[in-house]
Amino acid sequence: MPIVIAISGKRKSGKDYCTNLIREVLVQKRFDVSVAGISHSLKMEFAKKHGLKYEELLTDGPYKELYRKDMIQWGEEARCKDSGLFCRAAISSTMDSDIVIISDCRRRTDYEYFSANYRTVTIRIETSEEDRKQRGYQFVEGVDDAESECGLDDYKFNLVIKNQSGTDLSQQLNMVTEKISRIIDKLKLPINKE
Ligand SMILES: Nc1ncnc2c1ncn2[C@@H]1O[C@H](COP(=O)(O)OP(=O)(O)OP(=O)(O)O)[C@@H](O)[C@H]1O
Ligand SMILES: C[C@@](O)(CCOP(=O)(O)O)CC(=O)O
Repeated sequence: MPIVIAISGKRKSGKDYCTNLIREVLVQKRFDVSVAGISHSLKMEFAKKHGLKYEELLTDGPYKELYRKDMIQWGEEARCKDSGLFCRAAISSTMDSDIVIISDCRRRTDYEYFSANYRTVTIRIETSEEDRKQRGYQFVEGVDDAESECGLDDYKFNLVIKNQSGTDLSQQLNMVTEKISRIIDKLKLPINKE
């Protein structure tokens, strides 16, 4: 069973950017790591239903923003029936890895699902509004003041990474890998493969 690193953060906080860096650092340390997104199966189903470009919905460009409100609404209807639906799809898309990074947790039910089923480390990516704006963020009513963006605002995260100008990302990434290494030592997992 993998250790799950469950990442959350607001739009343009750098969830994908930090996910890639964390993955690289862990891979360098010879951990077997996969990355998955809760929104991937949601976007896949939504794209099929509406004839949209799935690959484009996965990028950080403006295309997905055109459909974000509708995707949120459709996803929430599906989650009302089964809150673990997209979390299960995300983890089952990974290939038997020792560590799975989930790049886009947004809701308490996401963290509840992973914490209930896996040894989970929750990481929040925090960024000033100024930096987010420089990366293309603009406030949208019904998105940035709704559960999709605010559902984890008061959560007690295991680690917080400040991904903004003036902060040292590499030092913070070391904290993450140290924490993961400690968990692995504690669990005595047969990990750290050649
Ligand atoms: N520390 C950083 N240095 C340089 N560029 C960064 C940094 N963090 C994020 N970015 C850039 O900012 C943009 C948004 O980052 P990213 O896509 O990782 O955010 P996100 O939280 O996944 O956003 P969203 O959920 O809105 O898609 C990307 O173009 C990314 O390359
Ligand atoms: C529809 C939604 O999954 C879009 C997520 O897109 P992204 O993580 O910002 O690329 C957000 C949500 O489920 O609330």
